[in-house]
Amino acid sequence: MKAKDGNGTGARAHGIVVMGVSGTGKTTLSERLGAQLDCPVLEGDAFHSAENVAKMRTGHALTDADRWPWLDRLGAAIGKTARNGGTAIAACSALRRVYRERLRAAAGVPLYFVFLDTDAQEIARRMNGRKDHYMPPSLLDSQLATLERPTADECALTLDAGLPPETLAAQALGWVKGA
Ligand SMILES: Nc1ncnc2c1ncn2[C@@H]1O[C@H](COP(=O)(O)OP(=O)(O)OP(=O)(O)O)[C@@H](O)[C@H]1O
Ligand SMILES: O=C(O)[C@H](O)[C@@H](O)[C@H](O)[C@H](O)CO
Repeated sequence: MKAKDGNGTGARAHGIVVMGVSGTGKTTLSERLGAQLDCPVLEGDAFHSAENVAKMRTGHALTDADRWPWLDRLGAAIGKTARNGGTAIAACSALRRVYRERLRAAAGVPLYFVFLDTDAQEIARRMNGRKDHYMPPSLLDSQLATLERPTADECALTLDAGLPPETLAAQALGWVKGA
């Protein structure tokens, strides 16, 4: 299943989802991948309802029930975008296995998950360094408690989020092209 499309990442429409808890660098890596592959990038944060954003802004963690419609919307958009152009990149926390399964079902195209993992201290440092984001650092503990790291059967690559973005992009692209 390795035939190539225009940008060399596979014959069939597919999505690359950069996942991980808030502040690990999903948006940063997604934008870099989108620029390198010359393909569209979907920002998962933009698919949240106003109610979800208000909840997080006021320091309340989302529940599964809050997340299902968001995952369905984002997954459908990944599928639609990929079917138009071959590859779609998305930044999405996708913290639990069932969330990743939900995204796959809604997308209807194969999804490659790139999981950004690093220690809580570094994530807190990054979250505290942002001044213009709705997500308060106080929600980091609940993000980490909800996280289910992807397992070997999930078509997922775990990367050390402490590495520079250009190294992460090279590792992610090398994996997707060879998968
Ligand atoms: N590889 C990296 N090395 C050092 N700093 C990084 C790296 N990637 C991102 N950052 C910085 O960390 C902060 C969080 O990055 P970013 O917004 O991309 O994370 P995110 O996972 O998309 O966050 P959220 O899910 O909360 O939107 C930003 O200030 C960004 O510049
Ligand atoms: O599932 C979740 O709890 C949410 O998607 C959060 O992770 C944030 O939306 C995102 O990371 C922005 O900080």
